[in-house]
Formats: sequence, C-alpha cells, structure tokens
Amino acid sequence: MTSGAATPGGATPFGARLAAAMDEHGPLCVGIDPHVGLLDAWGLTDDAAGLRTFALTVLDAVAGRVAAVKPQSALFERHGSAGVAVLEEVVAAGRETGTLVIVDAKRGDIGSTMDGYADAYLRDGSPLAGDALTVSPYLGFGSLDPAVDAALASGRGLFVLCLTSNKEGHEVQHARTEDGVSVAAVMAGRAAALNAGADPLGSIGLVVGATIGDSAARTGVDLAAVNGPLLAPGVGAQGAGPRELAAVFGAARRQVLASSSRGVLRAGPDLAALRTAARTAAHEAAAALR
Ligand SMILES: O=c1ccn([C@@H]2O[C@H](COP(=O)(O)O)[C@@H](O)[C@H]2O)c(=O)[nH]1
Repeated sequence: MTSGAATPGGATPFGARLAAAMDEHGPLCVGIDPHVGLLDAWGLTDDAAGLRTFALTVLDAVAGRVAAVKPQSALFERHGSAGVAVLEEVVAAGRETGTLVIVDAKRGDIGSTMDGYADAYLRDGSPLAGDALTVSPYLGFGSLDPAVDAALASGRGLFVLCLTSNKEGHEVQHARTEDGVSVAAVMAGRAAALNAGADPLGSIGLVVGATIGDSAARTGVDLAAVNGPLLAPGVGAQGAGPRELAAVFGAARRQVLASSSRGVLRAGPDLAALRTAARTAAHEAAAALR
C-alpha cells in the first residue's frame, strides 16, 4: 500500500488529514510537555493529577484551533502506570475534538518487537493510538516495517527521526554509508519511496528540527522530494523562529508542521494567554512558510 491510498476500511490517510488541518488552522503543532518546572509554574503537583490538569488545560485552550497537538510520552511515563493512564485520556480527548494527536514516543526496535509498538500506538481501538507516532529508524529503516504497515492500514501516520533538533544528532545522522550517502539522506529516501504518488501529502513524515541550519544541504537530504509532512520541533524554547523556519525548509515549506512546546506552554495556565501564544506562533509559522 502506498502512503496516499485510502485504507482498506476507507479511512482518509493521515497525510491528507494533516494537509487539511494545516490549511484550516495554520502549520502549528502545540507540544504537551508537562515538565516539572512548568507544573510548578502552573501551581500544579508533580503527579498524575497535576499532569492531567495540565494536559487537559492545554487541550481546552488549543484543541480545534491548531492543526495538531503532540503529547510527549516520556513526561507521562515518568509517573508510571498512572501517568500512562493520563496519556491515554489525553489521546482520547484530543482525538474527540478532531485535532490531530501526534504521540511523541520515538519508538524503534527490531521488527518483531516493533510489531508490539505498532499494535500499541497505531491500531484502531488501542488506548495509546493517536493519529501519528514519532519513530526512530536507527535500528534500520526496514525495522519500522510493522509500524509503516499498521499506520498505512489504519489511516495513521509516522514521523521518522531524520535531522533532529539536538546538536548530538549529527554523530549519527550526518555519518556516511560506504556509498558516501548520509544516514539522514538514506532515511529521507526511504520515506520518499513510501510517499511516492501521494496527493496532497504522504503519511510517512520526517522529523526535521527547525534548528538544523544548513544540515539538509550538507547531508544531501532533499526535503521537498519526501512528499510527506515534516514535523519541525525546535521552535520557541530551542531558539528557532520564523527566520529559521524559512531558511531551513525553503522549497519544502508547504510540508512543514512547526512544533512548539515550552514556547507556548509558558503562557499558561490562563486559557486566554495560552490561546494567544498558540495563535501568535501559528501566525508566525504561517508567514514564514508561505
Ligand atoms: O528532534 C527533535 C525531536 C523531538 N523533539 C521533541 O519536541 C519537543 C520540543 O519541546 P520544546 O519545549 O518546544 O523545546 C520535546 O517534546 C522534544 O522531545 C525535539 O525537540 N527535537
């Protein structure tokens, strides 16, 4: 199955749903990252009850107003099963609003184990299944096959780590294979093959940080050729803004979903202030990527 085709059950593919959401609300994803410092600043406790209030407040403020939200799984997992139960509730509540939910869990393992992750995050009826999942291809892109199959079969999407926003990503992503191709370009090429022919966008996206400067050119990654969405973290707290978005993405700018977590969340817990922060970030991203 290619990433643009309707699913056997008739679901609209993730790429098409995301393109429509970005057209309607602008190219912004708000990260739901309940860091200890933010919980404290919001007057919340660092426990499952605090997480729940935090995450549901963010949803209340931005759902139906932005293209997507992205709960950061690690910050729920640190509270054990009670935190994971909150993540499940947030995924369900987010999906109910119609806002796309990208679960940022960066899963990756050998194929047989990846089957389990695919079941957990990409199967209809699973409590952790949002609309898309972030995955790590660094056990080999082919190890992601179960997730690719499950995503395409259920109308969900993947965001494959390609050129990440952290400075350490170079060690792996800029390395060259024996053919002289960068590892990042191999990953981008594999995503492009899965998205071939999809219109308006395929469902196998990449994570490409807004902070990467000229890394796409340096690694030979042709972002426009990916024909899939590009999740761009690094906006706001990590220092990237409109200028970086425009410079990094160039001809691929219409594929970009800019992502900001702390940059928006620091405006909380006031709902109006959160909405204003998200609206400003969305307008800035839209202007930069026009
Ligand atoms: O390359 C990557 C991949 C994922 N992230 C995640 O995005 C958010 C960024 O949060 P900010 O507060 O906006 O810095 C966080 O959940 C990261 O794990 C990333 O930053 N870079």
